Amino acid sequence: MSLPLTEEQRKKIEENRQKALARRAEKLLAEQHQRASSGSSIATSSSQSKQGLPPNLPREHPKPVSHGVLFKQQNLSSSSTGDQRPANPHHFHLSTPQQAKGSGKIQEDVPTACLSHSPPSQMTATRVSPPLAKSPPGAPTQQLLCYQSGQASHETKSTPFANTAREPLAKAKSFQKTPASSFGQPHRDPGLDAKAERPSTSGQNISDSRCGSGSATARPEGRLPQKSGASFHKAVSSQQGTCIRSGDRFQVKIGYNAHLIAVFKSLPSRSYDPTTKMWNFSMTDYSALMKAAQSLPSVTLQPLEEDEDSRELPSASGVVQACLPSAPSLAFVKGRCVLISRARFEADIGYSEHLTALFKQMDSRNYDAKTRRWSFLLEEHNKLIAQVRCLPQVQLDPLPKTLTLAFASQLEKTSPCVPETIPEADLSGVDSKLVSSLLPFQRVGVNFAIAKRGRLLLADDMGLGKTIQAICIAAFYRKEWPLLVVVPSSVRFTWEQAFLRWLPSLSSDRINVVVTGKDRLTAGLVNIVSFDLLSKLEKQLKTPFKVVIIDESHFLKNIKTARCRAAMPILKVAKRVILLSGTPAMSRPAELYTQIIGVRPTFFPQFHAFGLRYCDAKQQPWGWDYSGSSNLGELKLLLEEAVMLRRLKSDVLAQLPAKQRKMVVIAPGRISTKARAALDAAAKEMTTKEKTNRQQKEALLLFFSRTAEAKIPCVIEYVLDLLESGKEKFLVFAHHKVVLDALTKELERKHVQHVRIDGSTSSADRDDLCQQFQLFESHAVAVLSITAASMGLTFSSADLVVFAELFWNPGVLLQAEDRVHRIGQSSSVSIHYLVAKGTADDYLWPMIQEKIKVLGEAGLSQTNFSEMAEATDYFHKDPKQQQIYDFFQKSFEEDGSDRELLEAAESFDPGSGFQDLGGMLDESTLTDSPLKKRRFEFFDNFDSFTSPL
Ligand SMILES: Nc1ncnc2c1ncn2[C@@H]1O[C@H](COP(=O)(O)OP(=O)(O)OP(=O)(O)O)[C@@H](O)[C@H]1O
Repeated sequence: MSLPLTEEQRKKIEENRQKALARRAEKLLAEQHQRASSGSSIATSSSQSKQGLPPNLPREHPKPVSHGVLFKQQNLSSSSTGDQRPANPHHFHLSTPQQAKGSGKIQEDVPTACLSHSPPSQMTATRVSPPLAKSPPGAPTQQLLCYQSGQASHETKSTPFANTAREPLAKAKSFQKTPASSFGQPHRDPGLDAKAERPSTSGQNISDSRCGSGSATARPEGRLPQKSGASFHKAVSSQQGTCIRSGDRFQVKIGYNAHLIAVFKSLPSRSYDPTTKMWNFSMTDYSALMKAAQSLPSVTLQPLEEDEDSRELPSASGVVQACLPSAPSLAFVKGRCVLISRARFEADIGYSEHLTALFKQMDSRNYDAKTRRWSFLLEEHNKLIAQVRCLPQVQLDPLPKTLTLAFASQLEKTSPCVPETIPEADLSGVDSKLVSSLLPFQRVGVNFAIAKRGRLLLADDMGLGKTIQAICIAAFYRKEWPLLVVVPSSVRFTWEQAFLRWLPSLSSDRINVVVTGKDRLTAGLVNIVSFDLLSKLEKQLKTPFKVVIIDESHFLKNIKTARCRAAMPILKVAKRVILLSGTPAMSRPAELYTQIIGVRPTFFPQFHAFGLRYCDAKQQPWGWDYSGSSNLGELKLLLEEAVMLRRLKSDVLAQLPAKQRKMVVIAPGRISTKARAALDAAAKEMTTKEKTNRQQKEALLLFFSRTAEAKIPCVIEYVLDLLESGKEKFLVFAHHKVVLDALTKELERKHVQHVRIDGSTSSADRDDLCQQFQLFESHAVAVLSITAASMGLTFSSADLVVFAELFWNPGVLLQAEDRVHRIGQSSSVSIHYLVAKGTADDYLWPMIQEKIKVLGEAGLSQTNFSEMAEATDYFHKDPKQQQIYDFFQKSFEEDGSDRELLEAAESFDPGSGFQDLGGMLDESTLTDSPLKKRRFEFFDNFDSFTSPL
């Protein structure tokens, strides 16, 4: 919204307007004198009269640049593929509108400098008005000229400044909210800059500028006193400003001036710093800005201080030198090629006349009028670079080698780019149970992996079945096994179950789950190990693994960690590398580096090169800062071409069930000896004969409660792993107070935003907490009691539900699931049931499945746990266990048992040995990431990675 002008501002503007008009009148008079005396016949008055200047306003004499304006006006409407930059300077003196039209063609004919290059000074010295001899960067000039012509038309209105002053103010204000990024500023090369500062180029232009700019020094004082007076007038009454160098950019220090702001906005490299309230630009825009400032009567800009040449210029007024384009290095343009699609790249570079001429010789050239950049087919890349190298004033960096390797087929191609078709892999050697279960998009994933020779980052969204795809890909290369599977420790056993489920041909004794640092890493055909144990055991490896799966590969994002140092050499020598992650980078592109080189070790051998291109690397006093992001579009193209396959839930929603259930077997190894002993004792109690019903029930309650406390460390570890994996919002249901307490305590300790609703939460608070959770934008966990929060609440902003505990009544579980799976939910919902072996879960899980099956058969439930969850044969059918199972069923089916169990659960006190349950966790194996500080801006930038569901 624009701010209204104050009375004082209006007055000042009007004052300035009057001054400007007076100056124009003086200038016109002076130039009429000059024309009369020199007999000049530049055909301009007709064009001016066409612009409709009112008779009471003096007509402005067309300076050479005005011819450029006319030329621009003729060309602005031309097609986007045509050049919209100033005409060849050869023609500036001749540019009547008609001639200017024709000059476009002449410019087309300019040979590339590579073929017959003449230095700019030679080409322009005789025929070109010197200030124009050095063509300003085209893109800025184009807008600048629009601005200038716009300015002319404003002046024809009765109150032109009232409009122009207000509008730019409003625009400037809105612009401040989204200042253009300074991304992609080419790194200055001192050697090349020095080359650009050779006197042959810069000296020539500067001295020429002085004679031809119409400044006081170029004119006989006696003949044109008015002109001189006008210049002086500008010096004393106009708004004074200064250019200040800032790194490889420069800032402009000046008060508010609507016209100048319009000029600023026309420059492509503009950036506004709201803190200093100053605009800054790249040096490529310097010349254009100085020229534009020169044409503004109300502004005087001092040039850059360190510009020795400018400082030395003699000047009558002391300020007119500001009108002279300086910065000799401007003659040199530097830029780079950037990939914009699988088939095309563009030149991110400032304007150079010779370069433009060269661009125009490329068959596949295309000019984007919006970005003001030229683009070409990749197949012309090498040719273009070779020819640009012959232009002495231009440095256009080619695409990095990694890109040319990744897109080699496009670079060599002569036919138009067609999307790559992925061949159908022959999966006849893989268990048919697995192959026939693959969903269509999963089959595509397997084909993609095999087309990439078994090296990829499978970055499908959460719950899309990366496990089944990874097992299938690995099974395709079964002849190359033993297989190494590196996973977060909380899911080691889930992976074991998945192998058993999907590969019936693999007997369970061939699977080696590494549980302690004393185990062997190579004992099985399939070896499953946690990241942390890998770093302890990796030295055991005598023969490298040829096939490796890394689950949650973003755990390797930090090259300095022990887990990453252990894994990277293994990946380097492996023949097949299957990385899995739903969130390969959570904050910044730098996190992708290790995963990229994990898949493609030859890509970006030095991180610095990657950092410069994609992490907006900046040198700080303390070293390089790689925390930024740049060129994300290109990075995405590179990843998709050679490294990564990513599908979002929204892409494949039609193929997904509304709910995806997963049984997560949590690590029994993490149940402490004390908890294990308590569990065993409770289980034994239940099977002891000669017990009354009541005693048996008490034993069952104790067993159930001991299960809860035993699971706590594993549950917490799982939740923390989810958070580290970037799962932003989810629900954790538990039943026992001790579990809810331990969870909330740990979340508080880790500064994770969360809400808790249990039996003690008032109904008013429940709604508030629910609302809060719905509105949380980032990380948030809802810790909920299975019985107290399974009804009447909506948590549809999450799409993941974790059951830390099981509950004997599947109806309650389904209701709890539906807190997320309800109206407002547009995604497929993932449900994870955490199940611990050797606990009451051994009985509860099959019991729940059986009950659901019965309900399903009776048409009362559409849910079938067995279809979607691993390890349905989980139940151990030994006679003792059968006895406990029967007992469970009997107890839970009796009237009132729910209430009794609920009360028992609520009041269960695990005893002094379990007071600090969070402390039961082994800190060294838990994640230690600063969850509170974690941000997700990378994905915010990386559109397609985060398309809303
Ligand atoms: N084709 C399939 N047939 C049957 N069940 C499937 C299929 N694909 C996936 N599932 C089931 O969907 C659930 C989620 O799969 P999985 O755990 O592999 O997802 P994911 O992509 O690894 O998710 P996350 O990123 O959360 O780990 C599992 O229970 C899995 O067994």
